[in-house]
Amino acid sequence: MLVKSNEPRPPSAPPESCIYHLSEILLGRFVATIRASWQAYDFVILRKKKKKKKKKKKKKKKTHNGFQICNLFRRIKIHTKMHPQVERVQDIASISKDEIPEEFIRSENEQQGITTVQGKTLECPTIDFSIHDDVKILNQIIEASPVEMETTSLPFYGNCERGRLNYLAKRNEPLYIYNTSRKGSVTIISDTQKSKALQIDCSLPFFFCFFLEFQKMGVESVKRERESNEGTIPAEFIRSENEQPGIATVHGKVLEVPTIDFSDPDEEKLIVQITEASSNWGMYQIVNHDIPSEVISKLQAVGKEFFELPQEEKEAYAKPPDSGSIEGYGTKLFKEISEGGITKKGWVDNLFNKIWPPSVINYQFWPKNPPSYREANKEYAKHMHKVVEKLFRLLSLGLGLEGQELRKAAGGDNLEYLLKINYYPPCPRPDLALGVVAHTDMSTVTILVPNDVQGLQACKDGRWYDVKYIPNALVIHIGDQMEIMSNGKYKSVLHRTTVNKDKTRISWPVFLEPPADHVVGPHPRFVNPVNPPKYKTKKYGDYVYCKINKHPQ
Ligand SMILES: O=C(O)CCC(=O)C(=O)O
Ligand SMILES: [Fe+2]
Repeated sequence: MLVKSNEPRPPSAPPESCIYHLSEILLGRFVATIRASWQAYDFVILRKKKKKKKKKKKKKKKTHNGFQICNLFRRIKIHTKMHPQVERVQDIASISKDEIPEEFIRSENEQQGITTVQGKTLECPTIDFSIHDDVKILNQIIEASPVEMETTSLPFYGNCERGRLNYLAKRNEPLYIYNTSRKGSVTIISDTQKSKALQIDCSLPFFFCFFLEFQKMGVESVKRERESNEGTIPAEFIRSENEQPGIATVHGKVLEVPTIDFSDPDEEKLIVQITEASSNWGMYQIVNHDIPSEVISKLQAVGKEFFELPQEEKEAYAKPPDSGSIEGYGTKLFKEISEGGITKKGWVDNLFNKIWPPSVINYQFWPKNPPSYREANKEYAKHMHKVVEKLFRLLSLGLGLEGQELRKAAGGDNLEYLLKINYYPPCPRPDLALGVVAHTDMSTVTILVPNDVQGLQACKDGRWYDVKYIPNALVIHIGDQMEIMSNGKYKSVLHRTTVNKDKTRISWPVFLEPPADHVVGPHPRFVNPVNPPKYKTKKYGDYVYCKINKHPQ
């Protein structure tokens, strides 16, 4: 119950001991010295009410200034060059002196103006960060933090919503510990520009203090997340229960999707196998496909090497904002969904490169390091080309079409091969996270090679099964465009990926995609009065836009 300061306090009001209790539990020994008095408590409440009125006035002003705000955003975009993936607060600050965009306005119980105890400064410990003894520094940090020990080796508590606790203490790198966990917020940031000074802010829960949000630096990377975060994962990676692999997987059963010997000289038999697998499973594995194992190994080696480069080097290939293309490092294909205020993420980093036809290649996104990256990818594309031709031919013949028809319907020689590298670092809680969430591919067909770490799952009759790893096999996924072209005869497969506690999984899917302005729809041969079209006919680019943005098709 809240009490106005000018009214006599009722006997049942929380006594002084209650505040004491709060401090003890929430603030710990470090902040115990600033135990707030009951009067201070009242003061905070009063300020809060006053502010409410002010805010109403402000809101009016904002509508009035709507045009300026729009302009502000436009200008911010132009200014965001250094880290193309990140909107930098620095830019916003330099443009606007007295307005801030709405997404920076905190809820009332977080606003500094309301929740700061005025006129009192906290005497926090000073830690000498220049000493070359990380353990000592860490101990001092722990000592200084208002703590309850959690399961992690670092202390934290509190009551804010998101979860992470990181310790990055490599020399010559900014050290920052940030924790905006489900339970609390201890934020420790060192500012490299101001060299040795280590600023410590203990952000306390509820409305006693202000929060400092964690710092985002460069392109978000799951790999970096994992390196700095042992034994726990941030809340945005924790899937809802019905998705969690620990709960939703059929354990002890590996799904034996059909394995097809591509070198079988009996073409009739091959056609039947491909047609059945594409209609009943939407996923199968091709062996003896004629792509030399050295070509695949080379592709895998250079991709792995790239992902093991320092973050800054990888970020040189980041997708520029508003480029309208998916190509580059660190980009996500699908909009991340927001659940309970938390934007959910997959435990995976990506690199996208178009590798075929030569006319669509954007070398600006092809890593220069390792030096053989380009050659390895080109070689793979060249061999892949033959597999694609044969596969499309068999798929066409299986539906009673001429051998070239499906390929032609998908863009013919302009059919694009988009290579994606999925890099799934080890995950401390593989039971809670997913790599790529459940989806069907938008492509016509996807041809994938994984490394030897288990992770691909397919959905069969509503249940999730691991797909057996076969060395050197090509995993074929029937994608949405193939389902559309065949008017539903071939089925695009629902699949997802899990992650591993100890091992890094990497996969190399190649999405065979029509050009963006190519129109795709059910093939006229499969449409008649008895079988009306089950799908819309539309440009592939429009299909992609709707799917990525989760709009109806
Ligand atoms: O990593 C895998 O095995 C599958 C990845 C996938 O489905 C995708 O990137 O679309
Ligand atoms: Fe996929």
